[in-house]
Amino acid sequence: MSKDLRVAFIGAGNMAEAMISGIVKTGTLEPRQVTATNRSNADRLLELHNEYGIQGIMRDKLQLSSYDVIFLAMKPKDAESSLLSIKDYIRPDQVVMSVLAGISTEFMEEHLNEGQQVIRVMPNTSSMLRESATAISPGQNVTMKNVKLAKSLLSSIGEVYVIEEDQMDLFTGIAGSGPAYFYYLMEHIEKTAQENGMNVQQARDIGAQTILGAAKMMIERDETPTELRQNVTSPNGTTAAGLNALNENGGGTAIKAAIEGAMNRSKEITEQMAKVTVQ
Ligand SMILES: NC(=O)C1=CN([C@@H]2O[C@H](COP(=O)(O)OP(=O)(O)OC[C@H]3O[C@@H](n4cnc5c(N)ncnc54)[C@H](O)[C@@H]3O)[C@@H](O)[C@H]2O)C=CC1
Ligand SMILES: O=C(O)[C@@H]1CCC=N1
Repeated sequence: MSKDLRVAFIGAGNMAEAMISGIVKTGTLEPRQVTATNRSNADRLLELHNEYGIQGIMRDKLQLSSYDVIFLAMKPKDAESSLLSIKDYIRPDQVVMSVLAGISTEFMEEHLNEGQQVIRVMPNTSSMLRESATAISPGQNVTMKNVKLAKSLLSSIGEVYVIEEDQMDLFTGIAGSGPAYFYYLMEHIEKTAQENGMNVQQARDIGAQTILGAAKMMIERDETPTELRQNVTSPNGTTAAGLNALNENGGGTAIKAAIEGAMNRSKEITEQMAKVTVQ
């Protein structure tokens, strides 16, 4: 990665921090190449500076023209005002990469000047440990050079998938929101273990190792999840009893509902934002 590349994050919350952590700790960019900004929370910017060595600059002091990549990392409801606030201060050769759920490349392009390069990105918070599953969908004006830049920059926070934008809501339901489903699973593992006499920390270690092991099996072994599941399941054994209980209690239905719930909310954000008038 070029030592001259400069990246700004507008929005300095959980997702920005997870990405900054991955990008800086891998040495992909030096801390001096990264700036984070927010509307008014100077303490938060200082915290990020102290933790990662990056620059924290208040939004009104940020010189947008100095950055090659501008990440938008605020809440989707703030997308319109943020896009309009950067519109006339960026050049066509700069690329805007948005991680905002439900904000389409079309919406970004409509709210920026004609020809502006934009890329829609959906990472997840495992970026912090460089284990994100991140999707990108390039807008219509973006150059191949900047798509390559996005891929190599984002590969420092995990795996990168270039997908059609019409799959982005589904991707968000699976991967953007996905870590939360596993944390929720873990909360229930801990609760059940505790109710049955195991201490929480031990249950957490055991549960996390079990999830990690299963994830690695799916990534590294040439077997389908169904085959892997069958290998665990002895006839009339403990797993069969567990899986029966999962099915009887709507486990599969609940997983489908979670993914589709998140996917539909992403679509709903896109629809709500489409009603916003371009000024
Ligand atoms: N948290 C997650 O797991 C993921 C979040 N995202 C997306 O990332 C975005 C941010 O999410 P979080 O970091 O969780 O939220 P957060 O609430 O932790 O952070 C939002 C940040 O944006 C700042 N902000 C708001 N309006 C601003 C403006 N106009 N100018 C500058 N800064 C502004 C806030 O001060 C705050 O620092 C959302 O759009 C979300 O859809 C995407 C993938 C995963
Ligand atoms: O909950 C949200 O809306 C964001 C987008 C994906 C994960 N967190």
